[in-house]
Amino acid sequence: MKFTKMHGAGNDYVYVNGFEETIDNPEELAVRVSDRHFGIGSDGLILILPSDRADVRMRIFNADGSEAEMCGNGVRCVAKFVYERGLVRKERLIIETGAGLLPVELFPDAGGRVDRVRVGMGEPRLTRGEIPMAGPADERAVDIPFEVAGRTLRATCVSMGNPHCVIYVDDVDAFPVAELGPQIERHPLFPQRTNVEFVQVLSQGEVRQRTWERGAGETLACGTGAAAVTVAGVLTGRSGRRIVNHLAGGDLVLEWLEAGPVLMTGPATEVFSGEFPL
Ligand SMILES: N[C@H](CCC[C@H](N)C(=O)O)C(=O)O
Repeated sequence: MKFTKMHGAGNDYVYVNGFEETIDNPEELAVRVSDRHFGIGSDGLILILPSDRADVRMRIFNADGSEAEMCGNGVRCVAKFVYERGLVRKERLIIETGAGLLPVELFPDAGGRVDRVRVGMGEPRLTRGEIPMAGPADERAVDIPFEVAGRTLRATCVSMGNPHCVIYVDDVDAFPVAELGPQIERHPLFPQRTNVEFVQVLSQGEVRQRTWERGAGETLACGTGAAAVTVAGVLTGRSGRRIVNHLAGGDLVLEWLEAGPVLMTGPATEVFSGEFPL
């Protein structure tokens, strides 16, 4: 199987061109390729597929084999992949994801190379029923207290098609992400588990985020998580509608438009291509 390794701000995936390859068991393949010792090494597997509803379709599988609805860093790399290889030679395209049909804008250089992509991430879903999380289905969860590992934390929960639990901390470097991340990911509040974002506010327009991802562990960046953090900042008054999010692997620029969708602009990088035995 031919593959291409790409990353968005350090959130790295193995990409397979589904226009040329057929993958029968993506859940199992995701686990194999993601292994950083016995496989290729990645946060998961992304399939680039034909679509009868959009220019291209993306399916994303976490390193544990679970399929997710959406991947913000991944969708930027999918756009780069299809443009540079001439599969979809358009600077504005629509990508079909589990979170809906998303508009994407590319900024190719004179040589047709794409390093930066803007994604319309769609509107946040804010009710417990949509996230999903326990509690009254039509209620929001903004700065709510909850118990984990004997501590009381406060969370703001947002879905961008996939679930996010946003927690504000004073010092994101010092926070025990590896200890608390997995316990929050699997907290009984979240019937489909959740991604967890730990956020330190630097100013109204700047935050630092660390991420414990559902099905992948701590990653260097999370695009849907950064979108959820943008929304949580506005809902809690901690940051503005337009922010620069400094993640471990790079920066993302985000804006939650009054009209509803969240825009995210960030890097898309190709590392290498290769062959992997199925
Ligand atoms: N772990 C996520 C999927 C990957 C999302 C993230 N890598 C992004 O850039 O949005 C989930 O299970 O919902």
